[in-house]
Amino acid sequence: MATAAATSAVGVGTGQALEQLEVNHDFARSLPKIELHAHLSGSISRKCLHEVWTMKKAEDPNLAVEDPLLAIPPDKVDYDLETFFPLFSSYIYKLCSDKPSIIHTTRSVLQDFQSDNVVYLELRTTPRAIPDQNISKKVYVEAILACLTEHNNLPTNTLSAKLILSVDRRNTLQQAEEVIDLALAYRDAGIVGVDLCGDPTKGPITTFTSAFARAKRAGLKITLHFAEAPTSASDEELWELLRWAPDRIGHVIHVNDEVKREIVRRGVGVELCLSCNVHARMITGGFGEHHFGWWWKGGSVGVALSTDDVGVFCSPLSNEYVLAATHFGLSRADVKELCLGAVEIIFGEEAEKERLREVYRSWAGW
Ligand SMILES: CNc1ncnc2c1ncn2[C@@H]1O[C@H](COP(=O)(O)O)[C@@H](O)[C@H]1O
Repeated sequence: MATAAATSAVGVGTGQALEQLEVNHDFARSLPKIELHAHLSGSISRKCLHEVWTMKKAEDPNLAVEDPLLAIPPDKVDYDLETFFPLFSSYIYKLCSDKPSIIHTTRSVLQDFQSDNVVYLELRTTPRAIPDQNISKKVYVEAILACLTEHNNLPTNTLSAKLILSVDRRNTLQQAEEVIDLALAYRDAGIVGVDLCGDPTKGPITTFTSAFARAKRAGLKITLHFAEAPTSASDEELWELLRWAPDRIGHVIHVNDEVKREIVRRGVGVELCLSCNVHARMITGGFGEHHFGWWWKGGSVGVALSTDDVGVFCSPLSNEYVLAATHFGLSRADVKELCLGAVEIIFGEEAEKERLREVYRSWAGW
């Protein structure tokens, strides 16, 4: 294995081999990055939520929603799965509750990824109706897509953003079918796939088998939250999810050797979220014990380091690269290999893949 990130700093352009150059924060920040597992509502920074709260409070002094800076204190990242999921329905959705707040927060999320030098983003969100605002799920999806298009069309932006629509494990089959319908209807407007997410204690996932089969038949790409918690990692559930023929899977924590072998045999891409898994105590141990180590060297499948919910866990993608490098001894050459592997598992088209390969080939920062 190449030189660990913690070794002494050596600069770019010193003529040293890629293996010997350090993966530090400056390098990771300027590295063009690919983000494939980011939930829109979980990616909103506390600062941005605070802005929304301030605007709403000015409009309505009786607003019965606590200031985000108090409700989600700035340094708090230790949300476990029991405290994490209620954060959305009982808090964040109360702030992102109308068109202006949805547009403001989506723009802010895109800007945050752009500022961290993410060059390709597949953002995901669960279509959400807000009847008292006349917002249907269709209107919600259109509003998000409009923000993505606006961002992508600005020539100074280097980030290209696509959308994945999520089915929540709490959904009914009919609600899941609605998500698939929307994904198909807005395919040409930037939707590249569908996801299964939500509280892993909810189920059963067989409710959605026919909906995901239809998505697959129609050519939509599929990503699934996979073995995220012991309750969602029975053999029965994992083999059922694999029968849906996912193109990628996320988290991939509680998997036995047989399932791992099958994932590798099929070449399913994995989306790994170090900070989320450590802070939410979804794995035993710290960063050094994260299964990234296994997938990176033992997996031979594309691995996309991802943030999951940067608004909650507060670790931008550049920091995830530093963490991976620090705890698993990645050199700059390893990071290049990792990035090129992520290119191959994006849901975007071949032309987008070629653009990204070229970005990495020609990047002067190696
Ligand atoms: C531990 N990580 C996770 N595991 C599973 N589902 C997650 C998640 N993080 C976020 N979500 C899902 O994303 C929704 C919020 O974003 P959107 O409103 O869709 O943009 C949450 O309600 C949850 O269902």
